[in-house]
Amino acid sequence: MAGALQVLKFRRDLSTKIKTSSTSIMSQQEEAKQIFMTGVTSVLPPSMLGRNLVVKDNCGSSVLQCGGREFSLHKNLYLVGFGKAVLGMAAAVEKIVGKHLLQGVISIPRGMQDTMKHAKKWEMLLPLDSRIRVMEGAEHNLPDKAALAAAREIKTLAEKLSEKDLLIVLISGGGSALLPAPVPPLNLRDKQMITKQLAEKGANIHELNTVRRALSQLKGGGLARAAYPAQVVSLILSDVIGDNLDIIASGPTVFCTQKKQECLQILSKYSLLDSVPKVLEQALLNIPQAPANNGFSHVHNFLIGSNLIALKEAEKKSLEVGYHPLVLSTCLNGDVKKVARFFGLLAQIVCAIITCRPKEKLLEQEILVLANDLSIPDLNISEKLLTLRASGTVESVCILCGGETTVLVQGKGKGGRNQELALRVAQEWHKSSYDLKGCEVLFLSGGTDGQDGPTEAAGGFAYPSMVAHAQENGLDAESFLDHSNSNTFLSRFQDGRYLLNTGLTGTNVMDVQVLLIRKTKND
Ligand SMILES: Nc1ncnc2c1ncn2[C@@H]1O[C@H](COP(=O)(O)OP(=O)(O)OP(=O)(O)O)[C@@H](O)[C@H]1O
Ligand SMILES: O=C(O)[C@H](O)CO
Repeated sequence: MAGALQVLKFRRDLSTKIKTSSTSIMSQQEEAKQIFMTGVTSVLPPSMLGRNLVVKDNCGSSVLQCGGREFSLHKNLYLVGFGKAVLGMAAAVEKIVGKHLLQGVISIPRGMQDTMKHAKKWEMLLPLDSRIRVMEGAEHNLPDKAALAAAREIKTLAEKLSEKDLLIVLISGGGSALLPAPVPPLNLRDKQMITKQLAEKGANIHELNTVRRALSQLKGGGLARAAYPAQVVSLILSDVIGDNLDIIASGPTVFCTQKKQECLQILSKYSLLDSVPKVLEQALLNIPQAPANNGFSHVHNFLIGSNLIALKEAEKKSLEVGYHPLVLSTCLNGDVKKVARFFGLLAQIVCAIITCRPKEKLLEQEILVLANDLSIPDLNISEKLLTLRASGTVESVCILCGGETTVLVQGKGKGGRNQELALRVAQEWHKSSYDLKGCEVLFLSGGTDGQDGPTEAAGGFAYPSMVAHAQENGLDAESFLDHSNSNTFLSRFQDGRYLLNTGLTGTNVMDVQVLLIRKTKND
């Protein structure tokens, strides 16, 4: 009888423990999502443009204020734009400048307006009486005839402007494919072929866009030259690591030199010099000579949205919900498996610090080697851990990171780099002998555009016993990962509770990771 009572008590205790732990996972999940969404909201078009663009009307004269400068408005304002987030950016600008805008053309991905209508994102759409013409193209992020037509319209508009005019240029990720203007005698097909070959050989976005810049009439400062002598105010949303303005959408308003040599070096690095179209050499000779830098004094480039801006807002939110924030890096990149190990280790190191366990010397060494291996430039991990250790009283930590990992897709599964990273972090905690005792830990990885790879989800969540819980339900994380099938795993596990669903957001500043570690209350 006593034995039976004991078993009953054990079961009751166990079920209370599981309930408590699942309640704490859910509350951390909610906190992580709030922190992530605060970051995303700060780089949505209405907030970004609201912060950066102001019109002051005073006694019949009006000025546009932007980046600490003023531009006078007198029936002289035009707008062009290209990129995945440009529809919402154009809508926000038109709301701010109103009747001052005379004419505009934007080039955006095919289907974007319908997508925004279905998502009921009315603030991302232009009004029916808008002065901005919308042209859709570049299906699957590849330059096509529709994008070529849009690029021509944009060029024509820019070229007709005089020194009295002011041209606002809206730029966001995806802009390269939406603004093709091949240098003759290259044609669109040649351009498509070169871009595709480079991408397939594994060229990174810096290399890809260096070549694109060299082969385009509008990229690499070409659009700013076309608009000369009009004043150009370029408002840029960064989707690249490092926020280099000459790389984002291949820098159509950014001064750039040395095109030919760099382009040849990259093609040679990927052994493509012999397989690219023969007309390429001729095109390289036809590249317009860049004027001296002061030839760009009519251009004002402003970075108005970036991963860092999102992380800074997320940082404020994490403080508000009771965490000590640590912004680690906006340049997180590299193989998703190594990045997963990095977050796995970090959770344990931080957990040891906040529960006052002895220093995890070996793990700290390993994480330094990993960070070095991943060559993340702005990651000063030793110093950050030292500060955390020195603070002594911290019991809840929120680590924030941003960037873009690389996934080697294998098999025919459905997934994205954020869902894959979340599942791999969970797998790390499961398979290795991690000691997270005394801590509640939750990880989130999400794409700020709201779409992770070719899936409906924005990303995923992970917690330490997730893989064990899934196993109890017959789901083996490892075999899903072997087939790049993270989305299917997360959809099946607990009815998709650990998928991050936001819907399309209308912005894109790469991916964001949130790692929450807090000391368990009753420990
Ligand atoms: N089954 C899969 N599992 C994991 N990752 C995948 C899978 N299929 C595609 N991906 C990844 O998804 C990415 C492409 O998706 P997505 O369009 O969101 O990224 P992107 O090209 O960086 O565009 P954006 O900047 O708009 O996010 C690629 O990095 C690819 O490796
Ligand atoms: O359009 C592009 O070139 C990429 O999205 C990087 O900005």
